[in-house]
Amino acid sequence: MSTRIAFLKGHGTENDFVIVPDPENAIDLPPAAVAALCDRRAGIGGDGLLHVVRSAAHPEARGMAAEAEWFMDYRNADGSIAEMCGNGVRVFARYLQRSGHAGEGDLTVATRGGVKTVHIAKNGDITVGMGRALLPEGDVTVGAGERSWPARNVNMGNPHAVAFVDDLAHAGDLLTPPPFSPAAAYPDGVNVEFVADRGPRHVAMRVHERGSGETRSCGTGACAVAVAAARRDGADPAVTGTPATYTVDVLGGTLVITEQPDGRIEMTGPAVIVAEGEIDAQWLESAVR
Ligand SMILES: N[C@@H](CCC[C@H](N)C(=O)O)C(=O)O
Repeated sequence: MSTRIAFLKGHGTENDFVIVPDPENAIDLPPAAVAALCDRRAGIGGDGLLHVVRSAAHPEARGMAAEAEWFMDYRNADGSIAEMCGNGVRVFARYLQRSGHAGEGDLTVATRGGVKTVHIAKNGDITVGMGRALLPEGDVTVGAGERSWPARNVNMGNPHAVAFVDDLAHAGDLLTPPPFSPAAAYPDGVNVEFVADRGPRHVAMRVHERGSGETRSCGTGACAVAVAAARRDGADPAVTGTPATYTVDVLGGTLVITEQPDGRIEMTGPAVIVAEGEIDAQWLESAVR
């Protein structure tokens, strides 16, 4: 392996990522290496890592290679694997644009949650076709401190529990994963969103992400929140026959989410590359040992 590994750093509404371009899938990135890179003191720092691989070169993405040239091999900050990352896929597309692999307009990106369509607009914002939400039946409860709330179970490829609260401060410091029940609702853990109203079809959220802790934004979480809010508000597009658009404020900015009557969800927001550099491969090896 070369002694230096290229990386970039980027964010979408301040959900930040270490980006590791590796077209031929030649770099070994075990969970401990990802956790070391995402460490904010001893590493580069990030809520997650975007491993940029050609679909044809990755065993999990080969079947999508005819539809999407590039695979977003997404990892959480603790090194765990997740099915999908909504902010990550916008930042991934921005990287492809910056590196000349994509231009303005439409492209497709393979993810563990399937192939996503992405539109890079002239104004700089990026829109992602996030697919459809699944709404598993059953009551779910989430807690924080002394309080607990009923939550909506929404699956955006990855699992979410959405709780409407009077005040976002009631979620507390979110230093540990919010407890939830029943345990069987989320056998692989869950991302928990706490949501407060800001106006008509306008909400604000905080999130505790599985594998990353509290982050300043979560794209799949914002989609889950918009879906849950539309059901709560009697604005389910499948019932009304009209699209429902929600503005979702996150700690790091704003995302706009539209759900169509056929269930397709689109998310629009910014994506920024802030730096690029080289990782010392020897350091990375020693961090893994
Ligand atoms: N921040 C992401 C979601 C990342 C994955 C999540 N932590 C999980 O484990 O499901 C987003 O923007 O969607």
